Amino acid sequence: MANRIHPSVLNANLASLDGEIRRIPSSAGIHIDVMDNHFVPNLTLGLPVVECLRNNHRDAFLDVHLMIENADVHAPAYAELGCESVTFHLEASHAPIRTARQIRSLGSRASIGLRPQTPIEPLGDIITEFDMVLIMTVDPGFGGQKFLDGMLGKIRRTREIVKNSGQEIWIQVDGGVSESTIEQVADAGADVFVAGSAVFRADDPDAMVRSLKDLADARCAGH
Ligand SMILES: O=C(CO)[C@@H](O)[C@H](O)COP(=O)(O)O
Ligand SMILES: [Fe+2]
Repeated sequence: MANRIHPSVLNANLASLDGEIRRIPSSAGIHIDVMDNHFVPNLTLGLPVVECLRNNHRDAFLDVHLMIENADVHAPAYAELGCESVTFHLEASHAPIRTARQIRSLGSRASIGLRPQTPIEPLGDIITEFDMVLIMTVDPGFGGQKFLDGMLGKIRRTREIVKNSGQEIWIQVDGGVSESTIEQVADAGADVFVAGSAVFRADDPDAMVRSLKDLADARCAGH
C-alpha cells in the first residue's frame, strides 16, 4: 500500500474548517478528531459538523478518529454519513467485532485505535475484522505533543501481526508526526501518517504534506 498523509484538523482554525481543508489538496485524507470530554479531557466536534464537512467536501477521504466513550453506540452513525474510514478505540468498545462489522456493512473502512498503554498483541486474534489499526504515539486528547519514541517497537510488532494475517490492513500512526519523526515511523512499518501541528503550523501546509510524503516514500514506498 502506498504511503498516505492524513493531516489532522485539530490544530487548524476550527472556525474556518472549510477553508483549512482547501489549503491541503495534496492530502490523501482528512483526519477528524472527535472528542467527547470523557474518553479524553477535551471536547472538539461531532456528528453535525462532520455531516457538514461531508456535504461540502464530497471528494475528500474523511478519516474520523473517535475518541469517545460508548463507541459501539456512536461509531456506526459516522459510517452512515459516508465517512470513508471510522476509527473507534478498543478501550471504549465492549463489542469491537460487532461494531467493525456494522461499520463495514455500511460501506466504510473499520479501524481500531489503541492508546499508547494498550498492547497490540491481544488484537492479533481479531485484526482481520479491521481495515486499519491506529497506533497512538501521544496520549490522546491534544495536538502538538511530543512523539513517544517508545512506541516504535509497538509499530514494528503491529507490522509483523499484519504481515502474518495475510491481509492488507493499513497501519496509521497518530501523534507527534513531523519532518523530524516521520522517517523512523515509516521504517517501523506505518503507511498512514497523521500530522496535525506539523502541517497547520507550517507557512505552507500543502508543501508540508508533500514533504512528509516524500520523506516517508524515501524510506519505504509501500509495505
Ligand atoms: O488524535 C490526536 C490527538 O488525540 C491527533 O490526531 C492529533 O491531533 C495529532 O496532532 P499532532 O500530534 O500531529 O500535532
Ligand atoms: Fe487523531
